[in-house]
Amino acid sequence: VTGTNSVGTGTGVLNNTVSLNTTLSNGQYYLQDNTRGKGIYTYNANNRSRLPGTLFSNTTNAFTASADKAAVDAHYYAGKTYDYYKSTFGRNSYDGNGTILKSTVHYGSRYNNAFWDGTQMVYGDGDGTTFIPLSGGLDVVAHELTHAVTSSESNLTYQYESGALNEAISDIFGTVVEFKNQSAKADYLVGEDIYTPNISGDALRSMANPTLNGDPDHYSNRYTGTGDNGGVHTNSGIINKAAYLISAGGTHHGVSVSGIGIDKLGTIFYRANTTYLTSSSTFSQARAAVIQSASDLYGSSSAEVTAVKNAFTAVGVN
Ligand SMILES: O=C(O)[C@H](CCc1ccccc1)CC1(C(=O)N[C@@H](Cc2c[nH]c3ccccc23)C(=O)O)CCCC1
Ligand SMILES: [Ca+2]
Ligand SMILES: [Zn+2]
Repeated sequence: VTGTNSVGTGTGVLNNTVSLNTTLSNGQYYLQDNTRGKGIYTYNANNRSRLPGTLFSNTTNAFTASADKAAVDAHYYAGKTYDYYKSTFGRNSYDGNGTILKSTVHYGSRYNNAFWDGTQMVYGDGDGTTFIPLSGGLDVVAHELTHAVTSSESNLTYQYESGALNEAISDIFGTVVEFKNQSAKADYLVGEDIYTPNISGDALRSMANPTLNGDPDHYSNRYTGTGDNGGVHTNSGIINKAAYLISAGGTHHGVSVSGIGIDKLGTIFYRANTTYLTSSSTFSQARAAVIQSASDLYGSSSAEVTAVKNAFTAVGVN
């Protein structure tokens, strides 16, 4: 909508309070943030599946009702993810052109998932047992928005090894953005804040130990079937484990890695995604791309390059 910039307040899925950039127009305050790129717009699907639905608005600029919580987090976390890419790499929105970031919440009925549909982010409410509203996880929001960045850059095909790379890149940046914004509770788990509210300590995936969720942490254990587009959410564990080792260090399959930290993990994978990876990249080609990225950034004989080489070797990717 056309209006004036405003700052409202909101309550998130986990009942945290945040300030929100909104737009005032004709006495209505909209979840439309004009301060980032060409805008961040957050919509309500009203538990149907038509997209994008209706732009959230009210007359108070206080988005504190139960039905607002998923929208508050989708809006706020999209902003934080935008900020990471802009401040770290100078990237203006997912395509570099400031394109509007659209999110829709309350998608479907008790929908236990979230996705990037090629033009926008979409979040289900969950059934309350397996999931609570999925936009309540910053790592999930950053995961979805990173699919958009990947589509604009390497455009890794969403199947088999290129698809698992696509998935791992989204898990990596979901985690990096979480460390940047929620340092006190950041982890190498994915979706922990919105998964199984009655069970603590679990998550959709673990980058530190993918096998906790039955996902492989070594190339010799990769899934070779056709399910889930050739195991994109399973074989991502191999690359996620390498990424964990690059950041945090450790010894895996007898190979030791000296970690270089979460920030450098992000800068190296960002350069790989924007400069060397292509739509058909394999795990082996990703090893070369990430080594080259680290070399470009830190030098060919740097500790960062050594960490990358050892991490990929540790997960059996050569
Ligand atoms: O972005 C993605 O990779 C996932 C998108 C899945 C999707 C793709 C196409 C149409 C609809 C949904 C969504 C997320 C995901 O990893 N989903 C996994 C795990 C999962 C979530 N809900 C599920 C329900 C049933 C089975 C698996 C799942 C999947 O879809 O496999 C990412 C972070 C959290 C949710
Ligand atoms: Ca996490
Ligand atoms: Zn994904």
